[in-house]
This record gives sequence, structure tokens and C-alpha cells, in this order.
Amino acid sequence: MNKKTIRDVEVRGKRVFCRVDFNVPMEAGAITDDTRIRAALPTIAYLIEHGAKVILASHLGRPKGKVVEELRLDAVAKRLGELLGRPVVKTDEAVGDEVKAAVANLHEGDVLLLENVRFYPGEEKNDPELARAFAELADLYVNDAFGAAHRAHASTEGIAHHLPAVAGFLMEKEIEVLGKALSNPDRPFTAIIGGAKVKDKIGVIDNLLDKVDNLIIGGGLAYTFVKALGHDVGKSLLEEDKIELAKSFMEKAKEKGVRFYMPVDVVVADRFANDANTKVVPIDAIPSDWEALDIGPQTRELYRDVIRQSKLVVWNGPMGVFEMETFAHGTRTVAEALAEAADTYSVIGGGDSAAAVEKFGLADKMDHISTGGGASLEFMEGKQLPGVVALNDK
Ligand SMILES: Nc1ncnc2c1ncn2[C@@H]1O[C@H](COP(=O)(O)OP(=O)(O)O)[C@@H](O)[C@H]1O
Ligand SMILES: O=C(OP(=O)(O)O)[C@H](O)COP(=O)(O)O
Repeated sequence: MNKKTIRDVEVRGKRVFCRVDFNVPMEAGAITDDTRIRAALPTIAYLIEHGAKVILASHLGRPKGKVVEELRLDAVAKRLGELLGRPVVKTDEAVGDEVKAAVANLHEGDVLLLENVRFYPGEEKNDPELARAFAELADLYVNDAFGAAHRAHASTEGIAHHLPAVAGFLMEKEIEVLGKALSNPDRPFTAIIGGAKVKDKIGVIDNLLDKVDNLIIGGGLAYTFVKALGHDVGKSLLEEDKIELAKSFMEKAKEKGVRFYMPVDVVVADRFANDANTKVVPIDAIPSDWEALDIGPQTRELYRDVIRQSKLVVWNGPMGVFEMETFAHGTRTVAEALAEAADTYSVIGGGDSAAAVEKFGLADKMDHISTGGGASLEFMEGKQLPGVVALNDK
């Protein structure tokens, strides 16, 4: 990465405004997955050990510029304190007199967490006044919020114009791993694209066709490609207006010599339910009133073989409706194949794929699970991430 990191600057005695992505899933006020908090610990621990006065800032959810009580960061501060094994001071504001006083009280190695920055309308508008107010709290800006790096907001982008601005370790690792995957990949390089968000993933598929040796398609978005091949898809997920684009991708793959893998068989169901009637059918025989909710057994073996032979695999999006056990086999097979393939470097992006890997108990067998869904997709599309662009060059 050509951006400065916290290793390149002196942090001792400095007030450091560190933007993290503590946008964790919550249920009834409790954190259900603290992965994103743990992912920021190396940076926070480094700042503590090197005598910085640490001011952490994050968003949680989408409160749209208003105070939403359930989206306060108190539970996050508590969890962070437990993980660090030291107290974390939490303010009920992110700017203003209460915050200034709390910052003035910080000693070297102390940690303060500001309130949800999205309680302020200026955050998402990247308001220069709010950015300046954040900057006035600190001497140095550190961005470790990879998951929010595709957002040009006051605490992710605007503030970087007012202070020396460097990357944290999580940001550095994400950019390096994803960057290496795209610029200098170990081959064979395979991308597996699944899930349901056809529109969001079209740009990624287009960009990946310039880089990969194998492209595997699964999940709900496969059926737009199946339809493009001229097969009936019954009631399966279909984006009618993307059929022509799907055709053009298959042609591009042929031109580029990319092996394009599609399901050869699928599990169809007579309704969208775990206890639906199901059967396995060849891809050209989906009954008109059934819907395909998972890849079939032959496809699972085919995809497993491709994964085994790959040196690098980037995976985004489940192969079926894995939330229902009946349709989780395809996604589980891909996850297991990645876990077993010792010579294959595996990169997982996207909230649902990461959740699937976690659910199967295979998370620690993956080489890199990105903390950013949207951010990793935009990065793979070749887009510049504003939160990274704004940091100081090396
Ligand atoms: N065949 C399918 N039909 C309908 N939905 C599907 C199918 N396969 C996967 N899905 C759904 O796709 C969702 C995930 O899609 P997406 O958000 O694009 O993935 P990610 O979050 O990993 O990027 C899951 O909730 C899953 O149930
Ligand atoms: O959860 C996030 O994005 P993700 O679900 O795409 O990984 C980030 O915290 C960004 O949140 P946002 O999409 O509300 O800007």
C-alpha cells in the first residue's frame, strides 16, 4: 500500500482520532457478533502501547442524522473494555463540550469512545464543519474502518484533510490482501460469485473477468445466467433486464479464455421453505412452478474440484439459501473445500458469506475474511475507496 500507516508516524503523547468500523450486529441491545471489534484490536493495542491518547469513533446502523437510542455505542464500549482488559470511557456526544473535556482528561494509553457519529446529519453529508470539529479534537487521524472506506463521510474522509492522516493495521491488511488478489494473483485464480444481489455484483463480475482463470457462478444470481443460456428457470430468482448482460459476460469469458462454471444441476423446491418438497434436476429441466434454491450434488463436486486445483480463491455470496438447512449443502461444500485446500489462499467477502463460514464453524480455516462487504466489492470492482484515497501517501 502506498499510504502511510501508524508505523510511519510518532503517536506517543498525541491525541489520535481513530475511525473504526464498530457497526456490529445487535439484537435487543446485545452484540451478536463482535468480529469487527476484535478486528480493530491490533491498531488500538498498538496505540495504547505506544502512549497515544486514543479517541475512537464509529457509526452503528443507519440513524440518518438523528439520535436513535438503540444505536448508542454503550454496549460496544463495554465489549471493547472487556476485550482490551482496561476501562474505555464513553461520551454521549461525538463533538462538543462534553467531548472536549473528556479528551482533555486523557492520559497516555487511555481510550475514549465517542457516540455514534451518524447521529449528526453532517457525518454522511461529509460536512466540512463537522469534519473540522472532529479534527480539532486530535493531533493525528488514523483510519482503520475498512468496512466504511467506500463512504466519503466527515469521519472517514473529510477529517483527513485537516490532520496528518494514516492507515491502521486492519485497513492496511485488507487493502494488501485484496490488492494482491487482484494485481498479482497466484494462479489458478478462481472467483466464486453467488448470493442474491445481481445488480450489485454485475460490476464485480465484469472486472473479475479481466483477472481470473476460473469464474464460478452460484446462488440466486446464477439463474439470470441460466436463462441467458436459453433454459427455463421456473420461479427462481431472475433479473430480466440483466439477461443480455449475462450473455455478454459469457462471451467475454470465452474471448478471455476464462473458464466459466455454472450449475449443471440444482435443488428445486415447490415453495420457499425449509420443509418444502424438493428434488434434484438437471439445469435444463427446472419445472415451471418450482424454484431453484441450491446447487445440486454434481455441481457441488464440480466446484469442489475447481477449488482444489486453485491457488487463490475469492468468494463472495452463498451458493443457495443457506439460512435453511435444506438448501445449505452447496454453500457448505464450498466452505469445506476452501477449508480443506491447504495450498489455496482463500479470501471471503460479503456479510452473508462470512456469516455462512462462521455458522459452519470454518472461519478460522480461511486465510482472510474481509470485514467489509460493500467496501470489498467496490475495491474488487476497481473503484477507489475515498477513505483510503484521503490518507497521506508514503
Ligand atoms: N437460489 C437462491 N434463491 C434465492 N436466494 C438465494 C439463492 N441463493 C442464495 N440466496 C440468498 O442470497 C443471500 C445473500 O446474498 P448477498 O447479500 O448477495 O450475499 P453477500 O452478503 O455474501 O454478498 C442469502 O440470504 C441467500 O439466502
Ligand atoms: O456494514 C457495513 O457495510 P457492509 O454490510 O457492506 O459490510 C459498513 O459498516 C458500512 O455501513 P453502511 O453500508 O451503512 O455505510
